[in-house]
Amino acid sequence: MKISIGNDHAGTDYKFAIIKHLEGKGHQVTNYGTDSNDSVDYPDFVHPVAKDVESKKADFGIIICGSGNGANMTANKHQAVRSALCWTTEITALARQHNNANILSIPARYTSVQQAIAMVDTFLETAFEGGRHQNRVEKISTSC
Ligand SMILES: O=C(CO)[C@H](O)[C@H](O)[C@H](O)COP(=O)(O)O
Repeated sequence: MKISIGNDHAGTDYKFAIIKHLEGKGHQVTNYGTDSNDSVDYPDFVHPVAKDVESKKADFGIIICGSGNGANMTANKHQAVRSALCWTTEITALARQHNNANILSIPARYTSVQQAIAMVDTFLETAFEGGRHQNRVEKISTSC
């Protein structure tokens, strides 16, 4: 799969662990940074990931910041993006099964690297269920 990834300073170490894991499984990863632990602004590194998913240049996106909230809010400004803030594998599976999420937002300061990698695997391996969820997901992008 083609996966784009971006993070702020809170997510750098997690990002490198996730990239190593994904590349080990044969995935093609585009890394938008930051690759440093110096303080940065998360939107600068999340918008490129969301653009890749929106344009279908990437199959999925992974974004990481301290709480996962700022990154998630940023990604969801993009029309074709459904970014889900996840903190357990169960929530992650539901984000794919029920919401057809195409970006996973990880809260680096509130989860372990091992848990983050488990969530990444769950996200990539879980299919959208469709059915009763199809209409609901389509209504997300309908303006009020
Ligand atoms: O955007 C966030 C919160 O919604 C992220 O968690 C950031 O990583 C966090 O705000 C960074 O905080 P810092 O004190 O500047 O390291």
